[in-house]
Amino acid sequence: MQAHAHNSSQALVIEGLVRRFGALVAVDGVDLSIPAGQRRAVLGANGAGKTTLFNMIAGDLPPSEGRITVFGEDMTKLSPEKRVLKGVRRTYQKSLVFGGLSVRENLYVAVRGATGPRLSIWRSAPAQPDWERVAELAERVQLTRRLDEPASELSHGEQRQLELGMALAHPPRLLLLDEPAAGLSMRVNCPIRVVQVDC
Ligand SMILES: Nc1ncnc2c1ncn2[C@@H]1O[C@H](COP(=O)(O)OP(=O)(O)OP(=O)(O)O)[C@@H](O)[C@H]1O
Repeated sequence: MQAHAHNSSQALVIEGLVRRFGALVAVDGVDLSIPAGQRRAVLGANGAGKTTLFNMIAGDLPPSEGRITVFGEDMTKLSPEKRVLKGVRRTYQKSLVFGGLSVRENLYVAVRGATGPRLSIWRSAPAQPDWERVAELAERVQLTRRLDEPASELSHGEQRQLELGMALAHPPRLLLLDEPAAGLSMRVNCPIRVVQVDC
C-alpha cells in the first residue's frame, strides 16, 4: 500500500529532508525533484552536506525527517540492500573496489552480485561466466587494457572508472556518483544540470 502516490515519471523526489548530528543540522530541509532520464550535479562547499544527502538517498544513513521517493516508490525506510535491488546504485568518495582482485574479477563479481539477492555471488558460479558483459563494461569505462591488473595497481582515477563500471553492471534506475570526477582523466561527455546545496 502506498499512502503517498507520486508521479513515477520522476526518478527521484525528495521532500523536507533533514539530517541532524546532535546539534548540527547537516542537511536542512532539502526538496528536490529529478525527472527520469535527466542528470543533475549537486554542488556545495566542503561540509555543505552533499555526502550526507547521498547517504540518505542510498539508505546508508536514516534521515531525521522527510521522505525519499524513487520512481513513485517510498524508499525512506528501506535498507540499502533493498534499494540496490530496486535499481538505486551509488559510488563512494573513496573508491570501493577489491584491491586483491583483477579488474576483470572485480567486474565479474559486480555482474554476478547484481543478478539476484544479496550474497548470490557465493552460490555456485554459472557454467558459462558472462565474460562478454565483463568486456563490455571494461570498454565502457576505458579499462580494457587493464583487465588483468590487480585493482590495487590502478591509479586513483582508474579505480574510480572501475567502480563506475561495477555500478553499471546492471543498468541502474538511479545512479548516485559521489565526487565522480576526482582524479579522473577519462573523458566524460554528458550534459549535466546543477543543484546547489547551501550551507
Ligand atoms: N557521522 C557524522 N557524525 C557527525 N557529524 C557528521 C557526520 N557525518 C557528517 N557530519 C557533519 O555534517 C556536515 C556535512 O558533512 P558532509 O560530509 O555531508 O559534507 P559534504 O558536503 O559531503 O562535504 P565534503 O565535500 O567535504 O565531503 C559536516 O559538518 C560534517 O562534519
